[in-house]
Amino acid sequence: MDSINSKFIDIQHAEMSFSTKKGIFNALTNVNLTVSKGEFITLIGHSGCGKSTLLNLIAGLTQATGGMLLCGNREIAGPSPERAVVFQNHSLLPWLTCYENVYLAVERVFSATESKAELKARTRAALALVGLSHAEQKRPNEISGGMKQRVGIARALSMEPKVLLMDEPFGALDALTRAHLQDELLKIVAATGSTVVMVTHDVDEAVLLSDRIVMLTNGPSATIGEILEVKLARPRERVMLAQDPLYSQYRTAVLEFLYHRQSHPAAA
Ligand SMILES: Nc1ncnc2c1ncn2[C@@H]1O[C@H](COP(=O)(O)OP(=O)(O)OP(=O)(O)O)[C@@H](O)[C@H]1O
Repeated sequence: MDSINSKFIDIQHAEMSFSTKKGIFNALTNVNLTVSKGEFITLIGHSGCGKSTLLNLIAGLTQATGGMLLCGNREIAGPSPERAVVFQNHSLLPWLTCYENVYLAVERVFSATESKAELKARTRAALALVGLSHAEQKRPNEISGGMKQRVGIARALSMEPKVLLMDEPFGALDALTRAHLQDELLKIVAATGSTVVMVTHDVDEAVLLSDRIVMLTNGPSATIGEILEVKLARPRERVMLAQDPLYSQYRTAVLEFLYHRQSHPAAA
């Protein structure tokens, strides 16, 4: 793999401090991470360690106070449809239908170069990818939480982002819906070859989805404590994996990091 693709996202010595009433709060320090094109990375760590802060830096929603962040060899200077974000709370516009919510994003990215018919086709294709063609004309208050998240994912994917950034996208969902969406995400990512960076609290979710699990130390001044490479073959199937000793080993390694080496700040 050439160096642009193997360092598709390239984070070097990233620092993030916030000015607070009590003074400067250093959230992240010396974060170094490269992500290859097509790789699925999860960020895991205790609450408040800095996972969202790091994701927001990659999204360009906030600017690092030190170090360098590149995507595709270009400095990340602000938000861009190249790096689409899916948040925990779907963030759909309630007065628009599912179709219109996705169309808005498609229009923003492709209207300068494509016809209306092409924009419509893109919108339909994105909704079909997440299995929501039947709900195109529904408004967010008429569909379930899992469906709303799927619209959020469709909206992000419809922009053909180079990177899909997800901040606990399934965190607010019940366990079964969550499992179903994880399976769907695995299929979508296999079909689209997307590069994904996802924040999660869920160890099983991290092992199931990731090529590498990036474990953050507790804050303040959090950094990457360890990176675990997950060498489970794809496609992955949750019921088979549950009996796979390698799966249990990975799971134990993450739990060991979180509960022995980085015990929760409140428990320390
Ligand atoms: N805008 C801000 N101003 C001041 N402090 C902030 C700001 N944003 C985040 N922080 C602090 O930075 C630290 C990291 O926050 P962050 O939201 O990134 O953690 P997290 O790991 O995503 O947490 P959780 O898992 O609970 O969502 C926390 O101590 C938080 O209070």
